[in-house]
Amino acid sequence: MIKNKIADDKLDTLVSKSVVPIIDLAHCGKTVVNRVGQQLHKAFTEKGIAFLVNHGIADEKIKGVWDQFDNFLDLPAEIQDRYRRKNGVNYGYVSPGIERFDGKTPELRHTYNICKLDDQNLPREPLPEFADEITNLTNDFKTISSFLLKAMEVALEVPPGLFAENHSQMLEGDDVNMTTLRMIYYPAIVDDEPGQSEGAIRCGAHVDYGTFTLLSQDSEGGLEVQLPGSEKWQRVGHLPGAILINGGELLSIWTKQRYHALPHRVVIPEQEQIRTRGRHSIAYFVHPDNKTPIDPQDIQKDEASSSNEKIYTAYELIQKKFNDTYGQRS
Ligand SMILES: O=C(O)CCC(=O)C(=O)O
Ligand SMILES: [Fe+2]
Repeated sequence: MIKNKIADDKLDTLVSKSVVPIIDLAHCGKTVVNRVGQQLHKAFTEKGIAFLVNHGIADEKIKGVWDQFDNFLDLPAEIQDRYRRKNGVNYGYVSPGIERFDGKTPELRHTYNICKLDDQNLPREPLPEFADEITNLTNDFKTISSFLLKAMEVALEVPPGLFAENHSQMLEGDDVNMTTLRMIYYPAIVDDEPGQSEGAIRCGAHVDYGTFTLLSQDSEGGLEVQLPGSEKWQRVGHLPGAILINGGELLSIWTKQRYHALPHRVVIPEQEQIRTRGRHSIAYFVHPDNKTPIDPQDIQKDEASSSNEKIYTAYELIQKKFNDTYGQRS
């Protein structure tokens, strides 16, 4: 039987309302660095979010990595266990229910973090293509990020190299730089009993800690954001092929809150036909090198500000955040 009324299936999203700025990276070379920088500047100051299009990463490559992660999730638990995230490090596999963003609500997702492209972070056995495909995509994200960091230097009129040099150890390991590629799979929600998944969340409300995040999501939806000046959670929606970029907390501190760190979460979709399918995403979290002093004076001189103000390094700020918010994180 077909359904007559289709209005119920339509969702109001930021994409359907054309609220999210779209930044075209086609032909990105020296000449477009200015334009991209200006667009990114506007997006980070006004919204904290934008879509990147014509970024050069083929859809097949992203889908290939999702498939590799599915293969990993189908491995026997005793093999997955070898790659579980250990205490004190940021890389490795985390199964659903372990992470708790607000200290109590379990996250219904599988995640796999990679901070360095080596055998310790990436299994070679028993999935021979896993490491190669992920390495390839991670390097693409790194290239785009390096370009965006340059564009931000131009837009903010900071000394050339301020961002590039302070992100020079991306993917050299979480002991020197926290940049991370995260594969994510949210399993399908099958309600055995009505209301069983009430209160559960796919990914709790948070802001990312770093400079910015690049996010590729499939079409299943669920991502919601709070735009600057509003407490209202709004669905982002899906722009096929686009990579979403959102501002992180370190960048917001570095720019004295001129750039917005975007609160976001992933909810369990209301519509049964979407909820009962799994959802894939990949996030590339860009961080400065751990030793970088996050000093707003480097970005905008403020004569009135006291030189006695304590400046923390990127590493110290992240530790502070973990201790304040995730003290109970297991
Ligand atoms: O899966 C998503 O779309 C978002 C994930 C996210 O925000 C995160 O892992 O920090
Ligand atoms: Fe996030």
